[in-house]
Amino acid sequence: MAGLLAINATEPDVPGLAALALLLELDLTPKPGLVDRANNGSHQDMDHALLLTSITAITPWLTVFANIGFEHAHHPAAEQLRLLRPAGIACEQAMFTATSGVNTHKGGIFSLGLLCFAAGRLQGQGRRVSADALCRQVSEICRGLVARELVNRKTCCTAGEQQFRDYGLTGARGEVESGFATVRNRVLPFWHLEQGERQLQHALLRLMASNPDSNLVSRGGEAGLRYVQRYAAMLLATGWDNAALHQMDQALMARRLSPGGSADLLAVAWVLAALA
Ligand SMILES: CC(C)(COP(=O)(O)OP(=O)(O)OC[C@H]1O[C@@H](n2cnc3c(N)ncnc32)[C@H](O[C@H]2O[C@H](COP(=O)(O)OP(=O)(O)OP(=O)(O)O)[C@@H](O)[C@H]2O)[C@@H]1O)[C@@H](O)C(=O)NCCC(=O)NCCS
Ligand SMILES: Nc1ncnc2[nH]cnc12
Repeated sequence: MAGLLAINATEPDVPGLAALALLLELDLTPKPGLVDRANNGSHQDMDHALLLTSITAITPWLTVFANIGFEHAHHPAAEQLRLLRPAGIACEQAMFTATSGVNTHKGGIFSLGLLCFAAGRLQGQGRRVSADALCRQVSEICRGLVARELVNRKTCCTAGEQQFRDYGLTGARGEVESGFATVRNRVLPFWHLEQGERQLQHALLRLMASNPDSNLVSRGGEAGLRYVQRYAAMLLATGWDNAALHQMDQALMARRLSPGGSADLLAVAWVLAALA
């Protein structure tokens, strides 16, 4: 399967960009509530080494997702998620095996996996792989996902499913069905206002200020989500530096709040910014 994706030097290597984005997100420091080079954030069950192990396990699958998209490029978009899901679940299993059962990147696999799949699909259709084209493709592939998987659901076991029922929040599913609208509208237009680590920290603050992160809700309820959104918005309004981010890190750790969904979308934002 690995040889399927024609090595087209003019087309970007989205799986490679996605793997790099996961590493850059992990190493960004300080990163309020999240695992970074300095501490484990609000997590008892994961650290820098475990997340690195998780990224190593996930990385080969990113190319698999792109190859599946390439192989089925001429099948209707509505059929694609069904084709992709088994590989996505297999990748989740590889992550859980590598982490001894800790959920490190379930959301990251979902969002970045769809981006890689969409890149392969565009390449198979002979179309240019741009940030806009990728987001439109992901939205097309995921059309109806929220209605199919969250509305009128009888059983509900995951955080995302619970929160749709309790608060109407659509989580990762809503974000991909919108074609990463939070990233496109709240982050990318401001990407070049900062450089280096500040560019990623600025993007993360913008995500935390607006992303309805299901991890924050599952850990701290709607009050927890609002607390982080308001705190991030205040820093964006008044200005921030590493000392302010370190203080926010301490505040989130004291409340056991972790914006894991925003960490995933930060990696998505970096990939899309690299292609814009
Ligand atoms: C489609 C699914 C992936 C949906 O799963 P679920 O029903 O659980 O839905 P969500 O809760 O909405 O999202 C799951 C993860 O996505 C991240 N996330 C949360 N909010 C958003 C958002 N608004 N936009 C985008 N992404 C979002 C988040 O993942 C990150 O956090 C996790 C680590 O944090 P932690 O708090 O430690 O999480 P837990 O361990 O669960 O809590 P504790 O026990 O520690 O307290 C980590 O996953 C990060 O990535 C959400 O957790 C799924 O149902 C599915 O179908 N999967 C199959 C795969 C597939 O279909 N793939 C296709 C493409 S390859
Ligand atoms: N750096 C990080 N810390 C905690 N959870 C995460 N999920 C994705 N990246 C993460």
